[in-house]
Amino acid sequence: MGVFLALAVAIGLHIVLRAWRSTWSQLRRPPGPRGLPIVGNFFDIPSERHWEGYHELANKYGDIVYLESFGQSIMVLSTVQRTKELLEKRARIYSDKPRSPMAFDLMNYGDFMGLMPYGTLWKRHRRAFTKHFAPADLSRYHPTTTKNVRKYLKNVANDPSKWMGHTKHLFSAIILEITYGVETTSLQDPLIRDMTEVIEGFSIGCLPGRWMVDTLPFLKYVPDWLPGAGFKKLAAYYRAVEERARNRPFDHVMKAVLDGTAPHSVSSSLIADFPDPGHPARTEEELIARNIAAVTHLAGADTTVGSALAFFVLIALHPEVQRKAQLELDEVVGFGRLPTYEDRASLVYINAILKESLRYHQVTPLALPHSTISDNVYEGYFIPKGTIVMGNAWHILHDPDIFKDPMAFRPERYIKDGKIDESVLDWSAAAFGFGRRICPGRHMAVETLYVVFASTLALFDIVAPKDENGGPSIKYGIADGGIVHPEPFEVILVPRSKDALGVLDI
Ligand code: HEM
Repeated sequence: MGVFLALAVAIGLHIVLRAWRSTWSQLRRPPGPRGLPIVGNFFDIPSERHWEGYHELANKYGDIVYLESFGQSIMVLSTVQRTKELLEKRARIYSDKPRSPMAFDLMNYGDFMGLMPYGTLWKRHRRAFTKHFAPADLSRYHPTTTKNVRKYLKNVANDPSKWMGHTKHLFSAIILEITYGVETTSLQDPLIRDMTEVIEGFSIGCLPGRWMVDTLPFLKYVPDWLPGAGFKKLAAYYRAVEERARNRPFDHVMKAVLDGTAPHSVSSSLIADFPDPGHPARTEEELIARNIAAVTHLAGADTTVGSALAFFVLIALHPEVQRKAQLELDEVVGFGRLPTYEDRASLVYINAILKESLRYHQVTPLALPHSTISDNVYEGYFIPKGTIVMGNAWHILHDPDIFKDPMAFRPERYIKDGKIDESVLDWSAAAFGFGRRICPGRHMAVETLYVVFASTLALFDIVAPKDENGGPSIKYGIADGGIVHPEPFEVILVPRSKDALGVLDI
């Protein structure tokens, strides 16, 4: 009884204090829906298909929308001008990350760079990551990617009905080989299974507003046996999976480095740079290295899979786009070899497809939330410290004032006079996040997607199954989730000709 009373008093005090804090400043807040007493805009925050809800809020209130839920302020920026002015030009204030008690304290996901507080430790992670994935150095990974893409094409050719499983495996296979030097053969590999669960935990644990403990942080101290404390059990489960996913492959490489049997990889090269055991910096360097390797797999596999799946369904639904792409491939690459990284500059239409796919389907439609490190005033609006700030990527890349008929899949919008029209807004404006926290793996992601799209189209027709009227029996839809994939669909991969598959030596 005493526990419940203490809990009720603590909840009451917490709500009153937050509400008081949020009203102390009389400066106006940006526009947004009027809130209710105490709960504020709790019921206005989209809890499902959040990109649709924030798109509607932007249409109704404009390109800067402000909400407050139990005293937690949230701001949504829906034009490039706003994201540039705040997330880029005021990056010193707008590059922190929300401290979600669920994700940080209970699940231990705070060691993943994308959720890490802005500061010295994050900067050291970012520097270490960039050393391995800077655009100028990516060619060192081309042989690994090319080898895995060839294997993938062979697998699809031998067993086209499993094309989706092969596609999902491909991106993890590339990342795991680059990061740990480990070769995998299927989605059932324990390293992939662990990371799939970590990603599932990410979707469950890291969505702003989903958990009461994020609004009332003291709830993290409630005893596990208390009714309603199931979130603690859930968090403990994902904490254990996260630790395994981070340490198991890295420990394997550490051992192989000591044995002298480790193939070259990002991890082996991070380990080679470690100070000697006993050095005061050793523990931290090791933590950074483990985190860098794990975040590469966490952030790099499922995101690219989502983008690739969107490409398959969109291409199947647009055979005229597919025909044009294949004509270009036949003309530029010819027959008897696969498209290479070097061909990319000449494959204008393929590049336009890549841009249009990344515009059309957002795997992170609101990027990842940032947070303000201090109070600040913008155009007369007061933005409190700790405000969660989201760039509305889906809205920006579907703005009809910028993209005529935004729901049409039309790669031609990116082409002028036979060349890519660099003046048209593309993925770089929003699809990979913003400012100092922008995705540092984006160049790697885009060039990997290029090589997969070009190689698949060179060898296969991607065909939509037909309904009874002869039209496609599938449609493009967006499934709900943290990392957003298209809704389930099926396509048929048909080899363009027996000769075309000759390049795979099968
Ligand atoms: C289509 C593929 C991808 C998409 C759409 C994507 C999107 C994003 C987004 C939206 C963020 C958060 C940015 C922000 O906070 O403003 C992010 C962060 C990050 N991404 Fe990606 N990403 C992709 C692929 C990759 C790949 C392949 C890697 C690794 C090679 C990677 C590594 C990272 C890392 C390390 C961060 C954390 C950055 C930080 O907080 O400083 N991502 N990504």
